Amino acid sequence: MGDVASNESVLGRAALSRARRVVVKLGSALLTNDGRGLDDPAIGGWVDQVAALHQRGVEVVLVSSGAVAAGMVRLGWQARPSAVHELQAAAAVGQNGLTQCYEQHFARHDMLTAQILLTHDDLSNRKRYLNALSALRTLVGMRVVPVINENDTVVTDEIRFGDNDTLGALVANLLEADALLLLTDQDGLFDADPRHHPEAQLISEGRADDPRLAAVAGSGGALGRGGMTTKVRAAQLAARSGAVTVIANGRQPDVITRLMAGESLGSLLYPEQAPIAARKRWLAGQLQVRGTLVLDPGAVKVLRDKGSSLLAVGVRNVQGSFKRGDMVACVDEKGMTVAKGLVNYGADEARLLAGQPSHQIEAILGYVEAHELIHRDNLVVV
Ligand SMILES: Nc1ncnc2c1ncn2[C@@H]1O[C@H](COP(=O)(O)OP(=O)(O)O)[C@@H](O)[C@H]1O
Ligand SMILES: N[C@@H](CCC(=O)OP(=O)(O)O)C(=O)O
Repeated sequence: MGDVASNESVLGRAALSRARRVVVKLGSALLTNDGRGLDDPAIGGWVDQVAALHQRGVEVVLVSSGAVAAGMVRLGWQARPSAVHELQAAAAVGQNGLTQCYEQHFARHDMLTAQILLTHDDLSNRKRYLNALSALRTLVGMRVVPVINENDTVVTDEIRFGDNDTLGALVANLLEADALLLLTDQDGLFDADPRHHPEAQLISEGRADDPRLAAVAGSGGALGRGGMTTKVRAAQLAARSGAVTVIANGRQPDVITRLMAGESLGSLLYPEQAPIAARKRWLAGQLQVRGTLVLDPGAVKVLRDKGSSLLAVGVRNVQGSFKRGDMVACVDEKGMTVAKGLVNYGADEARLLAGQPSHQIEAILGYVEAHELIHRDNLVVV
């Protein structure tokens, strides 16, 4: 379905072999040994592959489901409960087992993991978005593997629908990952649900926003429930920031390694636009501008010529009232817009910091949220 056309070289399988940052999502249907609890040896196998990628310098962030299913086994429950509070209880019990399991396997490779529990709301709230971003960036920079799941204790919709695919895509947007791998219990997206239609054909490639893909995607099985509907939607979300998505069978031997070598497995859903253009458009379209930073000529030059982060020292004047995480415009002294970006400090703090070197931030504010006023990854030069 769909043709790969001219996007193939930039956004197709070859993009995976060049990827530097990848989000790997392991679904409930895959992780839990048909409902018999966490499949520990299989998790060990995925961890080995992630460790090998890590060794090659690829940054990997895991999004792992399985808390509810693992908790059900620990609590001796035979069937997935339908009451939300019981699902939440099972998730809370199971999340411990999940964390332990990853920690033990990564420890075999002398690698540290970090548990991060997020909700979709965390990623749409500007301040918490930036907080999550800086924590994740710091972890990845320290070569720690974040293992993310939904914070099931405080959500109801997500746990009812069993959808970590969306979370995987939002994390791919957040980190501007090159690829999102959705590993599940089927070989990929078929033209009909293969559980009910054994003759269904695998769709090996398509454009993420092709409406025909959404039309063939159905819901999931008893454990994970988002099915292919949420996976195709996740691919569309991931495409906003230029990431390619692959839906593949986690049970295939060495699946992560082979996908990352560019092998044609599963269903590849690629974005319409090349990554850089897609990311800039995504960031630029994010929000209304809430304030203005007037830059000195030196800052204008480094932003334009080098794509550097904006430091407080290059800011002459701060206008408007904005909060940390809001979008602000950066203008030159004639008022021409130079860039737009997500600001790390609110307007009051930014006024205190304007013109000051970064090493003074702690002395001025009593804390350091970030060394730059706007990080270059959150800045679009216009
Ligand atoms: N067109 C389709 N192609 C493949 N699988 C489909 C399709 N439509 C529905 N499904 C179902 O989606 C399930 C995978 O989704 P889900 O159970 O939510 O997995 P996970 O827990 O890995 O997210 C498959 O087992 C399959 O029954
Ligand atoms: N967050 C929950 C449910 C998430 C879930 O099952 O999602 P999915 O793997 O996309 O079907 C858990 O860890 O069990």
